[in-house]
Amino acid sequence: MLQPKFHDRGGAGGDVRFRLGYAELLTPHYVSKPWGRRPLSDDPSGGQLIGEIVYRVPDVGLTIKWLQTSKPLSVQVHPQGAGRKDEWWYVVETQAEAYIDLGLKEPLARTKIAEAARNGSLPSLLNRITPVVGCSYFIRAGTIHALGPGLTVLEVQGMSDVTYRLFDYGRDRALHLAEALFEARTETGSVEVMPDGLASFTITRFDVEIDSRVTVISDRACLAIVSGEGIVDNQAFAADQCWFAHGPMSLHAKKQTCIILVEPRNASQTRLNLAGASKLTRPSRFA
Ligand SMILES: O=P(O)(O)OC[C@H]1O[C@@H](O)[C@@H](O)[C@@H](O)[C@@H]1O
Repeated sequence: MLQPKFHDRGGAGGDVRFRLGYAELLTPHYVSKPWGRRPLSDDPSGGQLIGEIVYRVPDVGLTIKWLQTSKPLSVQVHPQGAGRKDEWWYVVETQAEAYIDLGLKEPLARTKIAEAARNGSLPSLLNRITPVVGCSYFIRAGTIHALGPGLTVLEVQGMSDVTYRLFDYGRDRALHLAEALFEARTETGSVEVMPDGLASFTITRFDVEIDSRVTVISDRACLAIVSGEGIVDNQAFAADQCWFAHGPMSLHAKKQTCIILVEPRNASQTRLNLAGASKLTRPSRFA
């Protein structure tokens, strides 16, 4: 269990105690995927392709994943009903071949979607986006989508992790055509950054200047360190890590640092002091 820390304020007033927050480095779980890449630093997989580095944070009702791709993922749908899964992507790195297929180009009957899934033409019916580093995308439950190759993406979702595959480029993995067709949105929709009030979480991106300090005030949050390094709650942090934060606590950036702060929607959202907050970047237009 995570426990709050109490500190003796000392001084002339004697043993006045006040509560400080705490930060805890979360443990990653490495998931091998046929579309993955090797981890950049260590290799806990013994040579397998790692596609997902997963942090599950039940205390906050969130799952955070770093996705690293070398091939397209399955064309898939997440449920809108039971086990609803909305997800949010932040583009960390792109290679020349990178793309994201997001939503239908035209409204399509379920029978046509099924036919295209069976004959392999489904990717050509989706909006293809050229992702740009720093852009973010909200993938509303039920949207037909697939990440392409050459991407590192930070993904935020709730605790549900249900994926129904429509098409998998001939790979030897299960498809879930009936469930996917049932859950799929058949209309078109615009590319979204983060619609108001829909997701179970909120996102704020912070760019903290080298050698500056901010105070994390959030009551329950995750800090995904996209880049940089420094000290949080007297512990060293570095890029690619994910922390649980129970504010208030101080964060000192020793290098220019980019942090994605994720909070459950019902938390007291007082966040960091707002000095370094930047707006989420609008997605690029369809290619
Ligand atoms: O079914 P595959 O292709 O392995 O992809 C599954 C992955 O898809 C991504 O778009 C995300 O939704 C991940 O959370 C999910 O684990």
